[in-house]
Amino acid sequence: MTPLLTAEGIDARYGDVRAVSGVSLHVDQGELLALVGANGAGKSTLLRVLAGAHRPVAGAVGLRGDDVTGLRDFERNRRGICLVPEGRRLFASLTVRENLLVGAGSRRPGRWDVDAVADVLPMLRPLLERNASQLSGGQQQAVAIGRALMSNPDVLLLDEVSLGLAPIVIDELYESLAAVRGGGLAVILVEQDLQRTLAVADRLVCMLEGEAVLEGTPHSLTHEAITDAYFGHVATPAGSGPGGDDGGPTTGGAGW
Ligand SMILES: Nc1ncnc2c1ncn2[C@@H]1O[C@H](COP(=O)(O)OP(=O)(O)OP(=O)(O)O)[C@@H](O)[C@H]1O
Repeated sequence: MTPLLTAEGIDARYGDVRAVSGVSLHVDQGELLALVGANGAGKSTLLRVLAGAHRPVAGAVGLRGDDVTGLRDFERNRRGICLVPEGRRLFASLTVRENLLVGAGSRRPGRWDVDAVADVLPMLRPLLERNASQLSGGQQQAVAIGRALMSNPDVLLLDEVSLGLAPIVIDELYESLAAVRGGGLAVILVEQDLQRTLAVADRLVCMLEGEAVLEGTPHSLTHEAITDAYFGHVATPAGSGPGGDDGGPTTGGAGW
C-alpha cells in the first residue's frame, strides 16, 4: 500500500542553521504518527516542510505517491495536507464562525462544516458568534483545529496543540482528537507531553538535533529507549530524568 504522506531525505535550513537533516518518514491513512524530541530538535520545521510552508534544501515530499515538493502550502492544502501551526494564528477581528469558514476556502468535498466541527469540539458551539480576540487559549486552539478540519484534510499536522493550556482543557482537546480521527484522517502530532503522546500514537518518531533517531510503536519501544533518543545519551544522569528542567519530555505528573 502506498503511504498517504512521505518525506524522503529531507534537509532543511534557516540560513546557516541546519534544522532538519536527512529525515525520512511516512504516515498511512488513518494513522496517528507522533513526532517527539527536545526543543530545537527540528519537529516544527519538518511539519512546515511537509505542509509546504518551508522549502527544504534537499529531499522530497510525496502525497499518495505524487511528488508535491514543488507545490506551495495553499496548493498542498487543496490536495488535503493541513497544518495547525504552533501559536494558533486566528483572525482576531473575526468571529469564531468566520474563522472556521476561512478554513473552508479550499472547498475540498468532505464531512466537515461548522456544525460537524462544533459536534467534535463542543466548547466552540456556544462561542460561534464571539469575536476570536475574546477567547481563552484553549478555545483559540479549538478554533485553530476546527478551521483546519473545515478544509476537509486527509492529513492533519498538529504542532504543540497543548502548549500553555490547563490539563483539563488539554484533556478535552484530546477527546476531540479521538472523535476527529474517525473516517481515515491521518495525523502527525508534535507534542511535548510524552505520556499523552504514548497513549494516543499508533507510531512515533523521535528527533534529535535535526535527525530522526528512533522509530516504532509505543508498545515496541521501551521508555529507556525513548528517553535516550530524546536526550541523545545512553544513560540518564541522576536528577535529570524526563519532566525535569532541561527541556526534556513532560509526563503529566505520572512517572514512567
Ligand atoms: N525562524 C528561524 N530562524 C532561525 N533558526 C530557526 C528558526 N526556526 C527554528 N530555528 C532553528 O531550527 C532548529 C529546529 O527548530 P524547530 O523549531 O524546528 O525545532 P522543534 O523541535 O520544533 O523545537 P520546539 O519544540 O522548540 O518548537 C533549532 O535550532 C532552531 O533554533
